[in-house]
Amino acid sequence: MKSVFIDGESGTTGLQVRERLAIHPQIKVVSIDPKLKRDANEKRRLMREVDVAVLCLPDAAAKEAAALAQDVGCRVLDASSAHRTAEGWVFGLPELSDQQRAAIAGAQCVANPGCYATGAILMLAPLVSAGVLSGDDVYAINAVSGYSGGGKQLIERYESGEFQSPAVAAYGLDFQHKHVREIQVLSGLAHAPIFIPSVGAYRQGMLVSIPLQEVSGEKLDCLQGTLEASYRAEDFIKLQTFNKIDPDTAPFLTPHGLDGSNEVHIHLFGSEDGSRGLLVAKLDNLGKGASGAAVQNLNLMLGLDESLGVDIR
Ligand SMILES: NC(=O)C1=CN([C@@H]2O[C@H](COP(=O)(O)OP(=O)(O)OC[C@H]3O[C@@H](n4cnc5c(N)ncnc54)[C@H](OP(=O)(O)O)[C@@H]3O)[C@@H](O)[C@H]2O)C=CC1
Ligand SMILES: CC(=O)N[C@@H](CCC(=O)OP(=O)(O)O)C(=O)O
Repeated sequence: MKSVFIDGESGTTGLQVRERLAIHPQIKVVSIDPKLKRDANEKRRLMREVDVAVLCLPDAAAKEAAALAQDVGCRVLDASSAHRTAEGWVFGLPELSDQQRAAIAGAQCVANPGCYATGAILMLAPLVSAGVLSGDDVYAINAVSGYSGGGKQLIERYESGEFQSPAVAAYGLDFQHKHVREIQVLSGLAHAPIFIPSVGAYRQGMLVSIPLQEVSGEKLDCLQGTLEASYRAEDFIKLQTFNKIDPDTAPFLTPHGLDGSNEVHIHLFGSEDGSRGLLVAKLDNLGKGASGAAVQNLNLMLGLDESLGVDIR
């Protein structure tokens, strides 16, 4: 039996990691006394005991906790955005390549990807790497997430009834959203994408969309074929039929339907005249966007079956 300490286990991501590990047959959770949850010495003591420390903390606290773990030689999986492009850390997206999966398995420090970034990178990285999309273009990325993506504070704002919450609201309008860097670096882009996220008045689920221009029939075949080849052997990445929307929701493509799942559904759409195209990824921001991915990475780090406990549907 392997053991992990979840620093931040009562937060939104921490709770969901705990929920997944509760059904995990080979990992047990070692909990901190809630009264000592900010005590560095107690954290250090637990980190000495366990196989991996999972950080489900705000960035500043995650940096401090990662330093504690490194002090005592404990392996770390950080769900925050503090270390995603930092030297010495491995980006926790195994579907990027066989080398990435092996690097995660052997790493001392793994950074779990951002939720929006997961969708964007899974679409862009294989297409740019294969030369089907240019790494020199400036891509626009639009996205909508359920409010749980903003953690306890945003959940409280939407659910307390104290505020009148808009049905949907765009943000990141300074072009500085914290996922831009990881999307650029991991997708192999020369330029930062124009990333405009938005938050909707629903709890969970997201869509990440990337418009494309000049996609003739041949190019569309190439896009779909490359994605198909990249993810054919992946359990959690499901390439959808070209130009197809789920009949239950058509003509709408909604962010719903994957709550609790670790899957990402990738869609490709193209206009008949070949002038316009669209890539869309649908995922659960709390699933493959956070806690599902965290448990998948933990499994890899601990040499366990990658799919154990990742899905709580
Ligand atoms: N929600 C999501 O969809 C996603 C979140 N993430 C990332 O995961 C991390 C956690 O996010 P999320 O769960 O949403 O945030 P929450 O605000 O829901 O939870 C954070 C938790 O950390 C605790 N905490 C804060 N500082 C410390 C500290 N110094 N020591 C111990 N515990 C501390 C908080 O305690 P208290 O309750 O007392 O405030 C809280 O329980 C963040 O970095 C976030 O960016 C990543 C992907 C998606
Ligand atoms: C709706 C909402 O607020 N979403 C969060 C992203 C959630 C996520 O992936 O966070 P990390 O990068 O911290 O892992 C945001 O835009 O900041």
